[in-house]
Amino acid sequence: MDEVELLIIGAGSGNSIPTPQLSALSIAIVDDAPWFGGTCLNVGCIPTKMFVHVADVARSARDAERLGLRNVHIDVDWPAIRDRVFGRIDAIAMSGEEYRRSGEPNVSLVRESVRFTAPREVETDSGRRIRAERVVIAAGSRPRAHPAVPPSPRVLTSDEIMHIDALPARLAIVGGGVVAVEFAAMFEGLGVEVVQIARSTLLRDLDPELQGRFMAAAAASWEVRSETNVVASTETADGVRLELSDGSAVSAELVLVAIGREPNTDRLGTEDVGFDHHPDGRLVVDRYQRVLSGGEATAGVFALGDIDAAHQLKHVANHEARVVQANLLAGPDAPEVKLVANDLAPVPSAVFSAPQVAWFGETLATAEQCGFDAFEVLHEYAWTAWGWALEDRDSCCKLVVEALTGRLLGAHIIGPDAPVLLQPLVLAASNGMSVRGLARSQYWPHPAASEIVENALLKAEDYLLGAVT
Ligand SMILES: Cc1cc2nc3c(=O)[nH]c(=O)nc-3n(C[C@H](O)[C@H](O)[C@H](O)COP(=O)(O)OP(=O)(O)OC[C@H]3O[C@@H](n4cnc5c(N)ncnc54)[C@H](O)[C@@H]3O)c2cc1C
Ligand SMILES: NC(=O)c1ccc[n+]([C@@H]2O[C@H](COP(=O)([O-])OP(=O)(O)OC[C@H]3O[C@@H](n4cnc5c(N)ncnc54)[C@H](O)[C@@H]3O)[C@@H](O)[C@H]2O)c1
Repeated sequence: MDEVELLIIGAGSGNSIPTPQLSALSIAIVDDAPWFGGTCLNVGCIPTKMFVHVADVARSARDAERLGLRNVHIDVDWPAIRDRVFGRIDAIAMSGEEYRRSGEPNVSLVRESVRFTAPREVETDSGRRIRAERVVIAAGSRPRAHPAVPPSPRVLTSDEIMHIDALPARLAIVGGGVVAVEFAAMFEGLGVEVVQIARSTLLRDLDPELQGRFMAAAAASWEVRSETNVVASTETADGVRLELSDGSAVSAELVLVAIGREPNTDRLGTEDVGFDHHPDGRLVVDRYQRVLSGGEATAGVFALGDIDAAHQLKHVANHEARVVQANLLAGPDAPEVKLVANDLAPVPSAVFSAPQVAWFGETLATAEQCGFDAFEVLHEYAWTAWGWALEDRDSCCKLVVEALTGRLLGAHIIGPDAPVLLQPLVLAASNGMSVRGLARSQYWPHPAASEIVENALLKAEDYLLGAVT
């Protein structure tokens, strides 16, 4: 039995826990992925956005005629694009692994799968047992399998599709969520014919106005089969044929299945040792990120990231890692008053599709369902000078505001740079600021895109003053 003071399961966001501040502890990190550094670095946020940027550049070139640029021509060299992306990422992952293997005397790296045998004890696939004083469960999530579309060399998930040898002529994407729409835009931007199959609408949780605009934009760029699902799939000589529940069929050279991600709790056997779980399989944690067993904090066991979080987002995993690290530093016997609570709100989301979308908080409908007396204002990009420069017709910023206090309850942006434009609104909402005076209390560089947000805030203020209804 190996004994350590701290066991970290998962080297994604968990890998940020061992810093020099924890150098007095003996630490074991276990991870079983074929890559090092977790989902975000290797098969998630970072490579996808590197490809999305290339697709955006290609799309801009195709769109150039609209702005009076003639004869712009591009050739897509997929192997060069792919190798540039992974040339950068793989080097970072490999040096990160090397550092964890040999960089610090107090840290050891175990490259195996583990299962819990007791709340602070695990066994690896090869039978090695590790007992720890404290445990951090950061084992993330994995792509959900589709019952009617089994994996094959032509049916891939987000873990594999970025490594393909050649672009397919036609790609079918099953799913209507974030991964699906980001890959749809990415491959469409690179010239692939894309057909997306969604059992409801695309990005179904968006504000309805933005959702309508997103659906219209997507349908103008790639084929969208919504409100239908795959009921059977067959491999053909040159691809895959998908039978859909509406009676139609889709054929494609390659299929991407992107229908959500399952927390890895089943692979860890966390139910066997009595930890509490949400109905979707995530671990239940308290506000200090301590894992609960029978509703009570389990001594010395913390979780972070996709394995417990309601939002499967890297910025959420990073914040939870900071909370866990602070609570580890507080010491094994620290009383609750000495612990740091995870109480950051609201959580922003950003979708890097075409168009981009970013939002946080309530829509008008959900605000009213929560009992708020709320109103919304909308500002089109096209009403600002930057919107004229972009020749934009479809993008907007919407704010949902509490009438009594002027507090921002939600913000929803669709269009170029939506994630960046959202951030001043996240700042205001996170600090409970009223929209009253917010726009007028600072300069907004003219004619930058941020004027879209400034004008939305001015409109909300006018609404509060009764000048607009
Ligand atoms: C295609 C894609 C794009 C994304 N884009 C974004 C984005 O733009 N922005 C954003 O905020 N989020 C994005 N995400 C989500 C983001 O990647 C995740 O929320 C984040 O990486 C979760 O980090 P984590 O540390 O919880 O888990 P991970 O990084 O997945 O780390 C968990 C590790 O634990 C290991 N593990 C699991 N079980 C065991 C076991 N039994 N034994 C040993 N090791 C085990 C796994 O191998 C893995 O390496 C994206 C996700 C995907 C799939
Ligand atoms: N830009 C970003 O921040 C970003 C990018 C990619 C992924 N992510 C994170 O990764 C997570 C996973 O993304 P995702 O797109 O796989 O999941 P998702 O939860 O966003 O979407 C899942 C989609 O699959 C559909 N679906 C679920 N089960 C199905 C079934 N049996 N048959 C057909 N359709 C089914 C759902 O209706 C939904 O449209 C997201 O929750 C997101 O937080 C974030």
